[in-house]
Amino acid sequence: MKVKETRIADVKLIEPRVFEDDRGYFFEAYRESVLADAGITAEFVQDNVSKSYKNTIRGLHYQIEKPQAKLVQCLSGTILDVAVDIRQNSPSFGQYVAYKLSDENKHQLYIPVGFAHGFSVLSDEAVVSYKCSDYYHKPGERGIRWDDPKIRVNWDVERPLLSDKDRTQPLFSSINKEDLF
Ligand SMILES: Cc1cn([C@H]2C[C@H](O)[C@@H](COP(=O)(O)OP(=O)(O)O[C@H]3O[C@@H](C)C(=O)[C@@H](O)[C@H]3O)O2)c(=O)[nH]c1=O
Repeated sequence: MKVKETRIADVKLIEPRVFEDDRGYFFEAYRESVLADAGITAEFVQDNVSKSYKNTIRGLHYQIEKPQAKLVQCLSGTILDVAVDIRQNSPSFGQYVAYKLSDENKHQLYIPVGFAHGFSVLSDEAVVSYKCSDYYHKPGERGIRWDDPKIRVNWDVERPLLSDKDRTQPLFSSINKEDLF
């Protein structure tokens, strides 16, 4: 398992070591000690799984109360996973990183607290699984518009399939300081 830096150093790309044989493959999907050596000390308390169809965009989401670090993988299909830095004192405030995660490359993205998260679905369907470092807390849920003109995420999908909630998320520039990190 390799842990690599990304353009925003606190976001890490994890590349598990995959063992293939006649039966199929095996890999360690989570190994606390390797992540800890790379500075990832989040304690995960909730695992989420979602299935989505092609062109779905889920995001951009975060919790301002009970903020969550996330460790994201795609068990089936291909997604573009996106992390937007919303830490006001960060040199990369408002910037994002995006990585393709798939059942082929088996890569994972570690997204610390202080980021908004979202993904688009590039394959016919995608099953995404992610660990969270705090529990879902509906009153603390916040979001940013997927097509925010300042953040300008290139989601690589046409005619996105969105939830009602995500269609009407606020623009980044309209979010109060208290609702960012
Ligand atoms: C996220 C979540 C949702 N739910 C419920 C609320 C709702 O009725 C239903 C669907 O929720 P949503 O529409 O918010 O699901 P979704 O749009 O997939 O939300 C997720 O998006 C990705 C990008 C994230 O980063 C996650 O943290 C989460 O915000 O599931 C839970 O019970 N627990 C949870 O942890």
